[in-house]
Amino acid sequence: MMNKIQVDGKSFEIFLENETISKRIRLIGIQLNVDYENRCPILIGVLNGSFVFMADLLKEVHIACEIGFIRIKSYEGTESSGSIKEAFGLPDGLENRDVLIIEDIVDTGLTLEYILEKVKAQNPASVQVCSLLFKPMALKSPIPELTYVGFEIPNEFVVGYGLDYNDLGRNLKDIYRAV
Ligand SMILES: O=P(O)(O)OC[C@H]1O[C@H](OP(=O)(O)OP(=O)(O)O)[C@H](O)[C@@H]1O
Ligand code: HPA
Repeated sequence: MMNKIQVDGKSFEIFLENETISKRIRLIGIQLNVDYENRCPILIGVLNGSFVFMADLLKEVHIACEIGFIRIKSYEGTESSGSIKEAFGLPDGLENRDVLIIEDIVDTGLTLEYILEKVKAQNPASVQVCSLLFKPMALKSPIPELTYVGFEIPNEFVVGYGLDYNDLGRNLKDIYRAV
């Protein structure tokens, strides 16, 4: 593991080591196994960023569950465009299902707001959100459904473990922050 790295010419330093992330994910898994026992939830990952977290989290979830993915795109570089540019792939048939949205990061919360509206329109039995990272200082409006959070982090741009900077760095095992 390197302490300082460059991604697409931008400098980052180590922030959360893979082992720290794994330990936290184990605890979230335990929580989900208890909260969703006998409910067969559908876990919906928000692509692209969430795929690494989703894979590691699923290995800690031992109850019966289904999975799906939705593709959302709003960020370019380190800036939120403030609007959703694409969204497709939300599973249908969510009526009366327990839905758990899986995010890598909740930043402004605009992406989630958009997804939650689409999910709720299908009348699910319940909707909760599980995000590895959460920037409380960047959140534009409260998200009551955000029940499971791996780490609350400062309002700084992060990369690695699925998170990108200009589409690069998703393959880093650890999470780095911009310096
Ligand atoms: O709370 P917000 O400010 O809306 O930001 C969070 C969203 O931004 C990122 O996705 P992005 O749109 O960059 O797509 P990606 O997952 O393909 O990188 C991230 O994966 C979240 O989905
Ligand atoms: O800090 C971030 N890093 C990478 N992608 C993101 N999408 C929202 N916030 C971030």
